[in-house]
Amino acid sequence: MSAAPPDNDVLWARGIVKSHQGTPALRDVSIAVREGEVLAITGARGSGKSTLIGCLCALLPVDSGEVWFNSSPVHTLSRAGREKLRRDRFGFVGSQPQLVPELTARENVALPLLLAGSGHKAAYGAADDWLERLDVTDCAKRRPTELIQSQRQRIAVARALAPLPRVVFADDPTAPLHREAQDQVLRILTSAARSHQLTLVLATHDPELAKYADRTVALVDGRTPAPATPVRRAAVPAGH
Ligand SMILES: Nc1ncnc2c1ncn2[C@@H]1O[C@H](COP(=O)(O)OP(=O)(O)OP(=O)(O)O)[C@@H](O)[C@H]1O
Repeated sequence: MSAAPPDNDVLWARGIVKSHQGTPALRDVSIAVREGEVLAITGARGSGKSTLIGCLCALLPVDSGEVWFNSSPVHTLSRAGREKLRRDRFGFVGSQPQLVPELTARENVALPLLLAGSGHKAAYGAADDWLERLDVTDCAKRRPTELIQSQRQRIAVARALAPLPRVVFADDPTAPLHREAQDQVLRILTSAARSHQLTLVLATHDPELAKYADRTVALVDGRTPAPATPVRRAAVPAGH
């Protein structure tokens, strides 16, 4: 029987193995993410960052190993259970902002709140607040095709943060942006996460961008060879 993870880790995974159609992506990954921290997962292209994020955010089922969120097992959830967890507790920003093209920026940001049952006024009020925090209020009434890439990515960040998820996953969120826009978006993303006590898991292939994180875990070829901080094991009661 496996022991439950420590209470102060919002996410905790042990011995994750995951392949894509027979290609190993994660070979034995253990990782702990503390409540409220900004954790960077770094590694070269193909090292397994997206796969690890996918396993932690309940998008991908693991082949073996354990993933826990808030002391509840994720690895035993059904597909529907994983979808519900993602919808209710997690926010996601990818490297390409996947906005709904028919909706304005404001409507895109309000959408997850409306889908989660918020009233119209509350959802649009939150959308306006987040557009302002991300400095894109002037984009509110425009559709994604009328915006430049860095504006679209800010809208995607606003949409991920507006429902105040417990954990925000950002998978190379600034990959298509030039350096100045990368710094701006990451500064805003990490400071918004910190000021709202959200946990942020940020994958980046650029070690330079890990400076925005509190802690870094490096992935090499699907493994975490030298974690910056050793994964703490759950205490085993005396006599077991
Ligand atoms: N859907 C898939 N089908 C087959 N192989 C995949 C798939 N997704 C990932 N892989 C393989 O799994 C390994 C890890 O890929 P992954 O995308 O997790 O790495 P990454 O570090 O996020 O890379 P990148 O920085 O390029 O996004 C790579 O060898 C990749 O080719």
